[in-house]
Amino acid sequence: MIFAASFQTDPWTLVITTIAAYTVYCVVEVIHRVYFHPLARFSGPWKAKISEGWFSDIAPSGFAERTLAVQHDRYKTTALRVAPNQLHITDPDAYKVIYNQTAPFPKDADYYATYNTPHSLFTECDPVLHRELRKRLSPMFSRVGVTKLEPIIHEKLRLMTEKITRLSKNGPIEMNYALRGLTVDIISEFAFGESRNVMQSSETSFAARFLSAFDESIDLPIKNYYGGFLRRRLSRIIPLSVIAKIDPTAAVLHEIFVFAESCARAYSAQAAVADGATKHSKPHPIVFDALQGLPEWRTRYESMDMIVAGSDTTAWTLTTVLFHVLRREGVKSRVEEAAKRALPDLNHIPSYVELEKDEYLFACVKEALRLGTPVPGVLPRIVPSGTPFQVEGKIVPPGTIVGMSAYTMHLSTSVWGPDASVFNPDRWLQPGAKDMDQYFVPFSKGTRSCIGMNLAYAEVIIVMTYLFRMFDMKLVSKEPRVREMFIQMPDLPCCLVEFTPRDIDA
Ligand code: HEM
Repeated sequence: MIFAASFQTDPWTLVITTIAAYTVYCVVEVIHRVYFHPLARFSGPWKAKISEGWFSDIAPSGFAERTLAVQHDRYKTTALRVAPNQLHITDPDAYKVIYNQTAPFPKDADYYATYNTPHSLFTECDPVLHRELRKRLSPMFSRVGVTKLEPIIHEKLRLMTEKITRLSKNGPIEMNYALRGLTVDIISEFAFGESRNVMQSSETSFAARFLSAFDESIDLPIKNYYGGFLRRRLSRIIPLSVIAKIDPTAAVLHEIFVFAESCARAYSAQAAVADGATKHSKPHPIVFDALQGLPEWRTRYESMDMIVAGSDTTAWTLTTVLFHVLRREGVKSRVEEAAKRALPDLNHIPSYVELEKDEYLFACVKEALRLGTPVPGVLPRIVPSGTPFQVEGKIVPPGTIVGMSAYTMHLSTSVWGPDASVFNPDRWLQPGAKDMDQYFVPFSKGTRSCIGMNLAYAEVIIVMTYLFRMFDMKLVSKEPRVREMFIQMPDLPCCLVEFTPRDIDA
């Protein structure tokens, strides 16, 4: 009674008591996180041990993996504590445990939710639901499935090279834009049954509003995830259509959603006429075929993810091939010779299964995937309960967020030797090169590895061979600055190339 009365008469006491209690709570929490937390034995920056702020600052800042590599060196550890409950791991042998084929660590739901495509193959975190969806889609992406998509690649490639031939008279061409336009046009035709026709956006260059707008919106998921608890939650609740009204970058993503929606509707209408069967006028399968029976919103999200996952990643691999091959005269002449052998007649493009038999061409593609690492950053997973997970002899408790990156795997000198950061296709032709595949993770590994791997290989080897066969190319730009935004985002100019069409009959 007396206690209640004193609060009524003295509100300041209540305020001061609350502040004091909160301060004590914070101090106790900090002491707990630094000294008594299950991750207390792992090294890392002091700020990272007590708050998510440290990682949130570096993640969207440019190239987080490079900053993290410095910190690993500084603390001499392969398991860096980057947040109170998160480890960044660089021990190459831990990769096969985390990204495992039979019992992989589940994806971090909070992270994948920021992509705003719930229950898509990419974002689904429930292993059972993921397995069902993957089973539906896998046949399309198998080696046999991909050969059915090759006519799309050929058609778009011919459109690109016609435009290159026309534009090359005016000077060098920014190939990063050309290749991104190409891969968006291929994948949208495959995903939606309707090409986005990005390559046709401008008469005078390969620049396109779709691409520049995409550049601006690509860091949205990273900003949402690392922008603090409130932003993370709000980004999941507020529909993209609403955010698009106030944020121009979100508006672009929303535009792609609307495009996907109209394609999904057109497809459903057609499928209804055809009595639910996968009958459409396209000579190739489209992603919607495999998703029949699912609600329309799911087919839309799935196709959206295919566009995002399957365009810039492949374009960056192609850009890396051009950039590195054109910078090395010895490599360039070997690639030109190989292209001439593999593609004697430009009117008849061999299947990618045939092309990849050329060891040197295939070695160049693998080396571009290793050094270029289109998805360089950490892929966050949650340590499951059950079998204890250990790094550096220390137990990592269940529930911890752990992640590894292709960047650290691909540049590890302990794995690749002192020339790890050099473009050297010959490393793939040495005896024992097959053993290196366990550390080669551009598409990640295990059940959550990239479903589009065969399609990506097909696009890269076909386009690369065709370009080196058709043109004499000269690189006229320097190495670009690149940002890591889940994928690699280069500043322009990135890969400016002068083209001279070859006299093929010569
Ligand atoms: C060189 C090109 C490519 C690279 C390097 C690449 C890389 C990756 C990586 C690293 C992952 C795992 C992501 C994670 O765990 O968060 C992934 C997943 C995925 N990729 Fe790719 N990708 C490429 C091309 C493609 C293409 C062409 C498509 C589709 C058309 C595609 C569709 C997907 C999908 C749907 C997933 C999620 C798979 C699942 O969780 O089951 N990717 N990719």
